[in-house]
Amino acid sequence: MRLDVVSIFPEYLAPLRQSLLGRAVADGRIQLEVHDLRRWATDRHRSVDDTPYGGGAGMVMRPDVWAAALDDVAPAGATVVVPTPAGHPFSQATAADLARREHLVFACGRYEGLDQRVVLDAARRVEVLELSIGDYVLAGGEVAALVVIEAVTRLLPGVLGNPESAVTDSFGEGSPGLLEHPAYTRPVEFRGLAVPPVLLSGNHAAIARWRRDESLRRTARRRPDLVARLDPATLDAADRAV
Ligand SMILES: NC(=S)c1ccno1
Repeated sequence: MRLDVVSIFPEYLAPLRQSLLGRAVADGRIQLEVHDLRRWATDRHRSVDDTPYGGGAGMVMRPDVWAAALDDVAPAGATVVVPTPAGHPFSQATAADLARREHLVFACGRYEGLDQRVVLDAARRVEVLELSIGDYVLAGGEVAALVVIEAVTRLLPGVLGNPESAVTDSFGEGSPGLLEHPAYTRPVEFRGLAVPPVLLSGNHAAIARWRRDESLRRTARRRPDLVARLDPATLDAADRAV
């Protein structure tokens, strides 16, 4: 997979060269390039924004600068991702879908966002996805791009230390639509708090049942919206008894 990120704060994307993803970039399994949007600015002040038509607070990012950047960075076949609070909700399913792409280009806006014609123009030749990582507003798209990139690249073969995690994590393939069960490690007692005895039993069937029950309980308590979306066909009698 190739990743390109365009931003007026390229240094914001430095975390992409750390940890597991950084190792995949260093050994060439993932190609990563971060671009300073001001490279495509045309005036001596290297302006990238202007006042909004129709008035209102804030500034809008200029279409000429962004279009020139995407013309260079997003060739045919690329998928352009524009993080925005007005985007389609980003989910684990979206991450799995994006993980099958060959080339992702992240357009990180600032201020009041990109002139909409940047999206409309790019969509004439490449796939453009406006995505939101949540119902809140950030100072720009960079942090959201980091979130999406991590969620996507951890699904790529050879990037995660333990590929099983991609299955057992919350929202993973192994437990679609359920939150992950609680996890424990040594010591067996910590500050008066004990590890649930079933986890020490060696009874793998009982452990699997406990974990499934805990996932169902946690999801019911914290995310009743997810419970409402569960496919009843995926619930067995023991699930229904939780
Ligand atoms: N919620 C998202 S994705 C966002 C981007 C910029 N500000 O908020």
